[in-house]
Amino acid sequence: MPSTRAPGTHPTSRAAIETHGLSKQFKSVRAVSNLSFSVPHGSITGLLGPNGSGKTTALRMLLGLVRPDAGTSAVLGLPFGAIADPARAVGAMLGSRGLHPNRTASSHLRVYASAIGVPDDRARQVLHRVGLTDTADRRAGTLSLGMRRRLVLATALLGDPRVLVLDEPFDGLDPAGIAWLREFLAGFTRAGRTVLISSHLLREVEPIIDRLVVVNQGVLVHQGSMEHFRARHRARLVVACSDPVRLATALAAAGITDVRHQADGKVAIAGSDTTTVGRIASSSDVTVFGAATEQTDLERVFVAMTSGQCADPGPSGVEQ
Ligand SMILES: Nc1ncnc2c1ncn2[C@@H]1O[C@H](COP(=O)(O)OP(=O)(O)OP(=O)(O)O)[C@@H](O)[C@H]1O
Repeated sequence: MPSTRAPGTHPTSRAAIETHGLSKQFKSVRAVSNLSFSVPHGSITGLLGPNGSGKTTALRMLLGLVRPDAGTSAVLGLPFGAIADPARAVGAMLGSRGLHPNRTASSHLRVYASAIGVPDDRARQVLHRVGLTDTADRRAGTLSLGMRRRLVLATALLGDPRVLVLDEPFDGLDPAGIAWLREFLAGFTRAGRTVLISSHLLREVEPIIDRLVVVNQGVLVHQGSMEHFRARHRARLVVACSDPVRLATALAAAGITDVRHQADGKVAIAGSDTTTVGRIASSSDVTVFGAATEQTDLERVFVAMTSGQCADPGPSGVEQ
């Protein structure tokens, strides 16, 4: 069986990407501070944070483009600089600046193919993979933003990498482009590969990520699975009743323990439904005046987290 391992990497490492204590200061700006996070093999992990929160700097340190003041990082078990054949290990998409405006899409790809030692035919394959076959002979300067993004993605795919690192890849894409990229990335990881994707909007990446790493002002404020994040902030049944404490006690006795007492006297209950709560209330002589289901807007939770208002990010803000 052919090896799927990129040369010079350690695919048995626990995570596809790991950073430990990464820090970077630009003059008076502390861009990244003691940042440690991990990206499991086969995951799509979102690196999320508002503008200027240090996402690009963190990715650039990971890829050996910026030297950290402190800390270490590894891709497939090795520091980026120690990977023997980096283009086969990791493909990166950090903006569209590497495109020469007068060079056609296919000649751009052939230049990069030659630089990393893959056959010219690979250029045609990756153009097809990103849906740019008909654009092969157009100059990069004449391409739309969405097409340029696809071309940069095609460049990242030339080495058939195990890991993709994408900085704000949805920026400027139209809805069709967003849907296409989401589908592409889901397919990429279905083949067991890994994606780290940065964004300042949770809703942009929420449908596809299975793990999130949230940074604010260069500092980690949360990391964990989307499953855990959704469960923590799942929809709640908000109940107005005659005796909130008695209702909470009765619910707990029935195994419903995710119950919060709100400032307005109502009780917010997760993991149950109106019928069950009504039955438990009635059997413990509590009168229910009204009940309504409240959906959680995860984007609002994320914004609160990154503006320091999150009441409940977890015990240390970190869930492994
Ligand atoms: N080369 C540099 N020289 C000086 N300051 C820099 C440099 N690169 C980044 N910074 C600063 O570091 C901070 C973090 O920037 P960074 O680009 O990493 O954030 P970001 O989260 O990627 O932001 P955005 O979402 O706007 O792209 C910002 O204050 C930025 O101005």
